[in-house]
Formats: sequence, structure tokens, C-alpha cells
Amino acid sequence: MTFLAIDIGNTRLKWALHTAPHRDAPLLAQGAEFLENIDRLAEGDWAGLAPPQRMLGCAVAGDAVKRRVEEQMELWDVSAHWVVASSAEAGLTNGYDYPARLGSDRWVAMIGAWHRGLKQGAPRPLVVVMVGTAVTVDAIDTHGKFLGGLILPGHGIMLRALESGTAGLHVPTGNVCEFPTNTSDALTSGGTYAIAGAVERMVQHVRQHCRMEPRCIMTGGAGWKMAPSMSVPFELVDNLLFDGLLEIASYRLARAG
Ligand SMILES: Nc1ncnc2c1ncn2[C@@H]1O[C@H](COP(=O)(O)OP(=O)(O)O)[C@@H](O)[C@H]1O
Ligand SMILES: CC(C)(COP(=O)(O)O)[C@@H](O)C(=O)NCCC(=O)O
Ligand SMILES: [K+]
Repeated sequence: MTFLAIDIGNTRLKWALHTAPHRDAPLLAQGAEFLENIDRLAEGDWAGLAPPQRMLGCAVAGDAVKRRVEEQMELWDVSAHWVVASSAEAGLTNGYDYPARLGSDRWVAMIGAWHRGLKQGAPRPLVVVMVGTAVTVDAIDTHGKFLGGLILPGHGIMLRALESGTAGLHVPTGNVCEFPTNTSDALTSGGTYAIAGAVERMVQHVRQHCRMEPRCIMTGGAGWKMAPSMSVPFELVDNLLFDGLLEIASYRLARAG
């Protein structure tokens, strides 16, 4: 039973076709598309795929984008299912004041990270970092409870905010360095270390709260940009969202059957 996982962020749609809706099911194909190009998926990358028999996605880019994707999916005879964060799913509990208001991508990434952690031995607290359009830094305790998390602007939004709010900051992208001596490097380094600092701070919070050293897992399109500048140990995982979607699909199928 082929399974299509879709993650719609505010910049790009990422998709992956697996042989089955089960954790560790082999990958058949995957791709990513900027949102401005998603209306051509059915005549492009998706045209030659083995038709998916099940689909599960998470979408934070709004209902209009979701509908555009569902239109492309009319190519196949499969219904669209979208994750909504709830108070508990797949072994994780949700500490958000209003659980359904938590971004579904954050919820799915945390479920993926939690199960990845379980496979690596005794439960440890987690800090889950997603570096996309926005950056999120989420904390999970040793019992699998999502404690809460940070949202901050991603690299692009930080730069655009500074450009539009000032007269003298229209400069090309610079390099990350410890002591920037020109405007380009100062901006690029400022954004990068703002993110690295937020992660370091959350690691401190979790260490203090759980009295145990957390594992830090990072994902997202711009994760590789952050990797050289992080001040805490971390693991970079490309497919965390797909892992999470597979995990949820496995749980739901087991419960249904
Ligand atoms: N090849 C790439 N294509 C798109 N974005 C990229 C690429 N490499 C790095 N990025 C960065 O990743 C960010 C988008 O990450 P992504 O995970 O697609 O975000 P979202 O999930 O919010 O759509 C962009 O802000 C950009 O800085
Ligand atoms: C924080 C986000 C904008 C991140 O989006 P992304 O960078 O993945 O495009 C998204 O998870 C979202 O819209 N969340 C809803 C609000 C919340 O999580 O509290
Ligand atoms: K995302």
C-alpha cells in the first residue's frame, strides 16, 4: 500500500513516496517544490509516480495552498488527510495551551524525533530545531511531553526585516564569522548566531527542568546553514518530517485494524 507523505511549509512543499504507511518503509521517490510551482506537480514530478494508496500531510501555509495541492492530487484516487496537532498522538503528549494551535509541522517533527530517540536507547529529553521560513525550537521531556517551544524568524525574514526597517542595510549575503568587520558579514552572522543562541538557551532550560542533558535534533531546508555555527552537540536529520508522518500513519493503521 504505497504511501505519500507531504510537508507544506511557508516556502516549499516537500513530498516522499514510500512503499507502505509503516515506519522504516523503503523510500520510492521524493522531491521539493517552491510554493509558486506546486500547480504543476501533477504534470511534472508526480506524473510518473506509482499511484499512492494513502496520503498523510502537514500543512502550515494556509488553506488556499492546501486546496491547490489537493487539486494536484486529483491525478490519483486517494483522499487527502492532514495532521492537526492534538493533546496526544503516537506516544507524545502536547503541553500547548490550545493543542490544535500548535503548528502541525512542529508536532510531526517532534513525533519523528521522539521515536528516533527511543530507538537510540533509554529516553532522554529532546530539543527539536526546525530551520525553515521560520525557526522553531521545541522541548520534550523524558516522558514524551512537549513542554513548549520558541518561534523566531528564519534567515530570510530576519534579513528582509532589517532591510525594510533601515536605510543602510541593503547589502549582499556575507559570511558567518566571530567578529564581523563589514555590514554583510555582520548581518549574516547576527542572524545565524541569533538562532544558535536560541537553541543553546533552550538546551539550558531543558537541562535545568529535566535534570538531564537533552539530545538536540535539527532539521529544515536551512539546517545545513546552521550546522557549522551551533554551540551545542546536535544531529542533523533531513527526513524528520517524513519519519514523523510515517510514524503517525503506522499508529493510526494499527489502531484502526
Ligand atoms: N535549495 C534550497 N531551496 C530552498 N530553500 C533553501 C535551499 N537551501 C536552503 N534553503 C533555505 O531553506 C529555507 C526554506 O526551508 P524549508 O524547510 O523549505 O522551509 P519551509 O518548511 O518553511 O517551507 C529558505 O529560507 C532558504 O533559506
Ligand atoms: C511556526 C511556523 C510558522 C513554522 O513554519 P515554517 O517555517 O515551517 O514554514 C508554523 O509551525 C506555524 O504556523 N505554527 C502555528 C503557530 C504555533 O505553532 O504556535
Ligand atoms: K517546515
